[in-house]
Amino acid sequence: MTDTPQKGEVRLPKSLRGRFAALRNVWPFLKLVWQASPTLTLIAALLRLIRAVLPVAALWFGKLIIDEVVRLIGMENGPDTMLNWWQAGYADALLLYLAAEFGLAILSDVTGRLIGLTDSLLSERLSVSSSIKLMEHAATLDLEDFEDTEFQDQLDRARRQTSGRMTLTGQLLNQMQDIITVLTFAGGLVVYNPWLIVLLILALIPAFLGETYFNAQTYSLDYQRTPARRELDYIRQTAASVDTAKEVKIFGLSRFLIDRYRFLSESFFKANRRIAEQRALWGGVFTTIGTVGYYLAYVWIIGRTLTGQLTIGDLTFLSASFRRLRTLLEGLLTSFSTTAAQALYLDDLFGFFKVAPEIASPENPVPLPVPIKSGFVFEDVGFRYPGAEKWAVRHLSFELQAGETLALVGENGAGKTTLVKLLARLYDPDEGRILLDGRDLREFDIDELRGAMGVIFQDFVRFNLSASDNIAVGRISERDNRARIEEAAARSLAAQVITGLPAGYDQMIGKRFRNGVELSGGEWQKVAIARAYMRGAEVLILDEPTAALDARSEYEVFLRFKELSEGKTAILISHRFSSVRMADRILVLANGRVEAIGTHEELLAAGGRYAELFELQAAGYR
Ligand SMILES: Nc1ncnc2c1ncn2[C@@H]1O[C@H](COP(=O)(O)OP(=O)(O)OP(=O)(O)O)[C@@H](O)[C@H]1O
Repeated sequence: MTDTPQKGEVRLPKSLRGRFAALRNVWPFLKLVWQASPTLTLIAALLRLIRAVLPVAALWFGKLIIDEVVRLIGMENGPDTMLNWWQAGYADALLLYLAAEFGLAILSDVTGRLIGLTDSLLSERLSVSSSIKLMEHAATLDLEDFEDTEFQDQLDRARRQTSGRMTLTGQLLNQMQDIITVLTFAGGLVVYNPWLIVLLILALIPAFLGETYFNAQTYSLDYQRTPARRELDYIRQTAASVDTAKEVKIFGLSRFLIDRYRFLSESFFKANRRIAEQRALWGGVFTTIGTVGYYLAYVWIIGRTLTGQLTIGDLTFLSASFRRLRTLLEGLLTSFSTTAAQALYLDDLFGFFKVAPEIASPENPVPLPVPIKSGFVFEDVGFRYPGAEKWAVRHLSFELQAGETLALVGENGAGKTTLVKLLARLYDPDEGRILLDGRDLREFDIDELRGAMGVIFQDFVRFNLSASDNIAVGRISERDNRARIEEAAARSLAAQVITGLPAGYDQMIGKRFRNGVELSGGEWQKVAIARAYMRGAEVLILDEPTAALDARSEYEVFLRFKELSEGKTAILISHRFSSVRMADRILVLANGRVEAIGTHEELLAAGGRYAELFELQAAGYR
């Protein structure tokens, strides 16, 4: 193959071009299986070891039986009834062989069943353990990773591995079993004539290479199509889900979505069909070559039997061995290339595990100051979202004093949420630094730092959980502390909402599950704000989760927030100036920079953007 892709040719990403290089994943995968359940893995391996030698043993006894029968038939003046045969002791050997073959048949059935059982248990264990590993690893990664589309593709592929590739365990173990069986059969053949094996292998190699090639092609296609497949999933979800049904109906979007789905899946189909057709064609050619090899060997065996060099038992043993070997080798080679293909897919899973977070705790973190003494200082902080040209915030310098409530105002896109994310170390600044009591945020333990903060974002998560759990997520370790949950609910005004629900605090909210009750936008916000109180953190941040509250509720929520944040450091973001003016100081952001900072009165007196926006809103109410 040349290095320039031909028209229509699908190329693997560079790192995956070595078709068999992916087999390096087999070992880590087996380790994963072992970790999922050592006992089951051992049992599965042992059972296969036993089962591996059964076929050749059974065939051998078959040969002995036939030779014995032929010998007995050829006896002159032999007994004429079965009973006489038996009594004369002539049938002893025959009976022994029969009993042995019968025993092997039973053993084969039993081990077969047991293997099925252990495999299904093992793959279940593996599916659970790798899903858990995936979630655990995802939890360590940065927000930035999740917002990166390439990462989303990789996560998507990795997620598929945890459920889709688990047949690989059984496949690998089966291959080991088949290899042992092949070796035993081959041993038998070699005894008669080593050339038989060479003939067999030569006939099979083309099929093997063909399979491997097409598997690599299929994977490559799949790989390149991950973004499109995610889009397909997204369209399917958008076209038929509770979250979108409202707008899809009002705007009459279903036809548009369906057409887009059809268009995308059509190109999938065409590409898959091309590979499937080629595979079928070449597969047919290669199988024929295998059949030719088999019949050449068969002719040789028959010839040797006719000339008396082989017995009838040998003939049956050899021809059956040859047939079985061919099927086995064929299966083995195909499954070997399927394994190579599956191992390619595993690259995604292991690749995902290799993604390391950038935002991590230092080796020797400094202890977090409790309580905070001086507060936070932003020193010339600049941050740009990955891939973005524009700085979201830049040359940002200000102080958030311990114990003060600071309001952030600014037009859409001014950088308010970004500032909050930087403070919670969801991102690290690209320029400058953020200090807490004089130490860079990067010097603290990340979990400790986040543990001291309670942030409610404007796009807070509406968990499809009970009302009480929806509040408890603020401090999940206190989930069973009903008094704390109720107190938080009372403070955020969520209590009135929850007591009105059919099952009160135990009411499932959200429409995803049975008996779920949907809340209004403002009601959801009251529940979400309760999380901040539930958290009881030293630094409280409300990033505009009050937009859907009616004016009276927002006023009341902020009044309580002000009371509650007495002695705590707090940030609140709102577009409503009636709430904003309650803060000790107000920071006006514009284009990612600090435009002004001061009290409500100071800013009004200064007559800048704040005064202008304030006037605009006030005029609207007059
Ligand atoms: N995840 C993201 N990836 C890339 N760019 C982003 C991301 N989030 C925000 N931005 C960009 O960063 C800038 C600041 O956004 P930010 O969300 O901080 O504004 P905001 O002041 O909170 O706005 P709003 O009042 O609308 O909530 C905007 O230009 C926005 O387009």
